[in-house]
Amino acid sequence: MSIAGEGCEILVPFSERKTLQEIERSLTTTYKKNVWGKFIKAINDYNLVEEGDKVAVAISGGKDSLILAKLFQELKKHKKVDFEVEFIAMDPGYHKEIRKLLEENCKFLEIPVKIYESGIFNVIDKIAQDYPCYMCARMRRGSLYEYAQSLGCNKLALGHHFNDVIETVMLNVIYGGTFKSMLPKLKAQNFENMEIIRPMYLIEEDNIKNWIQSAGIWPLNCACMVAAKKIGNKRYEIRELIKNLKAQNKDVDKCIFRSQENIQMDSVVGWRDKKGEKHSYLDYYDDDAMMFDDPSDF
Ligand SMILES: Nc1ncnc2c1ncn2[C@@H]1O[C@H](COP(=O)(O)OP(=O)(O)OP(=O)(O)O)[C@@H](O)[C@H]1O
Repeated sequence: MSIAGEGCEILVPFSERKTLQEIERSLTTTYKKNVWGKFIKAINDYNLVEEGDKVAVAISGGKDSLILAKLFQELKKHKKVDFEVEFIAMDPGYHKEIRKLLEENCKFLEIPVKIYESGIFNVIDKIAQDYPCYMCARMRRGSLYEYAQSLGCNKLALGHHFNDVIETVMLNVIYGGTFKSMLPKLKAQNFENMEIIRPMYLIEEDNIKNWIQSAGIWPLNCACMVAAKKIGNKRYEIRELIKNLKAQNKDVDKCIFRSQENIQMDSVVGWRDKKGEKHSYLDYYDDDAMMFDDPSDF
């Protein structure tokens, strides 16, 4: 097994490492509008953190989950909502240098992380030869839920951000032939009283990159030891596509994001309901309560 695959971006710090105090302060000063403000907005708009919650912040050691952990520590200082927080990291069988980087970054950033071993890489490497990512993601999710629950948590916070959301929408349209998004909050299927939350839903990735690079921190970039060079990375392809489209229309990303909260049900040909049953607009064609609209400009 080898570390890293193609398409992994290495984020090189812009300068020497800043002090912890400077790094923490920057979240509510330099990054007040584009990071902190959007974090708070998502928490309020989607009801992500509520009184009495115990949130497990899932840390992989990458830039996204490191900033997420710092945002939660900041939120706790503000004491607007009474909640508890745990920081958890699952070691799926990382290379020892990667594990060291994760530990050192958490130590420097004063994130009291609880690291546990799952051995997932070994299992995946044996049973999912060609497409390991899907199974790995499922096993990872289950393992994190289980550990979070064992600590008495009712929510699992993940580091997905605005760009993950729009890439998911585009991936589903272009490769899945369906319109599906990533949700800001979701009930766990097999774990009672457990929800996933995505508090960075509105934060654009460039701001996260900027924060970590200005802080002078080397985050964990590509820690996968299974998929490395085995598969083409479709997400990477979509990222490039959106970047190219943005060169012609700078608001493309915002439009993709808006499309998933602004679906016009009177102009949709077919959909599946929660039970997976298919519906056609023709089934409702003579229903007076349903008026269908023609958005074409003929
Ligand atoms: N080994 C792990 N332990 C704990 N949490 C994890 C782990 N791997 C992933 N996560 C959580 O799942 C989220 C999405 O995982 P993904 O592999 O897509 O990471 P990412 O988008 O590169 O984010 P990051 O920069 O945090 O690694 C992470 O932000 C983190 O919250």
